Amino acid sequence: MTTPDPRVDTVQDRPSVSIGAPSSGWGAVGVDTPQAAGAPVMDLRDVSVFYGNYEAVRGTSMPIRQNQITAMIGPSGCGKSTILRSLNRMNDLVPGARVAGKVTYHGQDLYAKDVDPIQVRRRIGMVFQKPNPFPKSIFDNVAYGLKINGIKGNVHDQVEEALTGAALWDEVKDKLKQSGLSLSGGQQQRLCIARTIAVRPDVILMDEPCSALDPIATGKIEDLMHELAKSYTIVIVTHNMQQAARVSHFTAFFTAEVDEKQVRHGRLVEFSETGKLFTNPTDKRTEDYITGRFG
Ligand SMILES: Nc1ncnc2c1ncn2[C@@H]1O[C@H](COP(=O)(O)OP(=O)(O)OP(=O)(O)O)[C@@H](O)[C@H]1O
Repeated sequence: MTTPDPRVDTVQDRPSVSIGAPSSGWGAVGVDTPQAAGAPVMDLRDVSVFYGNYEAVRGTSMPIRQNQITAMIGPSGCGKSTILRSLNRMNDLVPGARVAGKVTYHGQDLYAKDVDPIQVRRRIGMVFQKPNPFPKSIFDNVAYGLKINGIKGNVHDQVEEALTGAALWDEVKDKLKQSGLSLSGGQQQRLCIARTIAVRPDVILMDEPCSALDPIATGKIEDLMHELAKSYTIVIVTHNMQQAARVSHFTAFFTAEVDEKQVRHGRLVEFSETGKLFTNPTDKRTEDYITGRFG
């Protein structure tokens, strides 16, 4: 991609709802600091992730750029989800998991002792593979996050704004009291996206968000991702190479390599602009994967 992408905008487009961020400490990081689109929001330096003694992913270095969609692709078990979870400290919740190397967010060490993982997960939200609405009303699914995060303001307006931002408002505005579980799979996933954006994250991590959806629902989420990238930075793990090619600006290709002790470790093979990675990859392993010769 050599010409500016019209989809890419700056954080000036960020919705204006106040999130009541603390004036100091982790919660204040980067919130009111508009940067040029494409500047790195996060950076991984030589990141390895262990489950107990097993080094699942080894030595990953890559930037996550502002208002860009970064896709992570590669064969099963190469560590895409593991790296994704290291970006908002979700691995902290896995017993025995440990992250080595450095993950920075707006230049700050995400794993520093004084960093609150709860604040991290508010700034860096996550959407999971399987839509997981709470067994609550559509309205409460979105309002709940506002409440537990102590976000002030008109709850109804903020719920409407989040549902509109997730391209769901028109479909649910007349049934806000119905259970979130009564929606279709694609609507449930958009409800989960609404729930995520309601608390004004900076970065949204998506772990195969369309794998449980049909092609029409998938198309809607992909369109939505383009819209969301105007206001948020997005990282998506996908098994679907066409999806990575369609939605992302940058792509990271991972594979699993077997070491001298016959142990498999995930490795980042190539990171580049999506257009380049899919048309002119630098590494033979990337070329073999995207042309279907392995994986
Ligand atoms: N909680 C865990 N405990 C132990 N090992 C784990 C855990 N989660 C993942 N692993 C291992 O880490 C490696 C990377 O797994 P991960 O799920 O990150 O890969 P992936 O590329 O996302 O795979 P897939 O595309 O199949 O979802 C695998 O060998 C997996 O078995």
